Amino acid sequence: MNFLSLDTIHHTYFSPKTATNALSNISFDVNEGEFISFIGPSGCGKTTLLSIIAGLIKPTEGKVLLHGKPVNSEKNQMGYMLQQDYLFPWKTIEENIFLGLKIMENLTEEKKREASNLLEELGLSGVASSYPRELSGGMRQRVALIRTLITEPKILLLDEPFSALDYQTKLKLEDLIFTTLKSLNKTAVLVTHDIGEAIAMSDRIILFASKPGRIHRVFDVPQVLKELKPFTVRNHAAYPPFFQTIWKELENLEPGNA
Ligand SMILES: Nc1ncnc2c1ncn2[C@@H]1O[C@H](COP(=O)(O)OP(=O)(O)OP(=O)(O)O)[C@@H](O)[C@H]1O
Repeated sequence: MNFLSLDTIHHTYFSPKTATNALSNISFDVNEGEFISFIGPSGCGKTTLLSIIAGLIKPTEGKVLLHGKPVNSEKNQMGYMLQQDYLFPWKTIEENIFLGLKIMENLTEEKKREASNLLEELGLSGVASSYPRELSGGMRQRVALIRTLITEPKILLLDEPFSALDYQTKLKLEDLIFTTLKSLNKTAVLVTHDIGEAIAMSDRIILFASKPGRIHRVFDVPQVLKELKPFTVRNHAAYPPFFQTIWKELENLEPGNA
């Protein structure tokens, strides 16, 4: 049985005067532990599809199945990481990390140990009692990752989580997040506008076309690149030709070139 299955998803946004056909005929499967990226022109439905996978939007047609059963947004199966970290400024880092667990009444000693290990692994030991304003953007995104991972989501949904960061921080964070997710065998779906980031982090890249949003092409990242950490991927000889192939396809899809 497939881990995650999207079966013939269609989605239309209805308003009193208009109907926007946001997604049409989307089907694909994701294996456990796989890292998938969505790329495509603005408005091709990437965020809509991520919200559908999360169970936050019910598609007009089609199904999203996790282990063969419909996704349930109330069961905490999905963890979200967004462009903004959404940490509560009046709570300490530790309080922010434990917020979800407290709500779920699942804050155990084991969870506290796990949080402290993750803080250390992600280079944040010593900040547990600090407030978000005392941390850099990259540090806050790492805290947001821990807060998401600690609730043990089955799938991590990453909506442009690095786009508000400076380039150097972004590259470092890609490596850290990649290593952490691989060590936990976490399944992840990333929305990004950055082809390099998609290549560096993914096993598979889904390129969407717009109007209506649909799958244009699926790229398997070459095995030799999949075995490397994101930072090193960009230095490998197989990277530039693969980048060019995706770039050309994407360029043909941008408005004005269609
Ligand atoms: N709540 C909504 N109501 C009506 N139309 C919407 C709504 N949200 C998105 N849309 C429309 O659906 C289409 C897909 O939007 P979506 O935000 O999913 O695309 P995207 O690929 O994530 O875009 P971007 O790359 O610019 O973030 C667009 O035409 C958008 O205008």
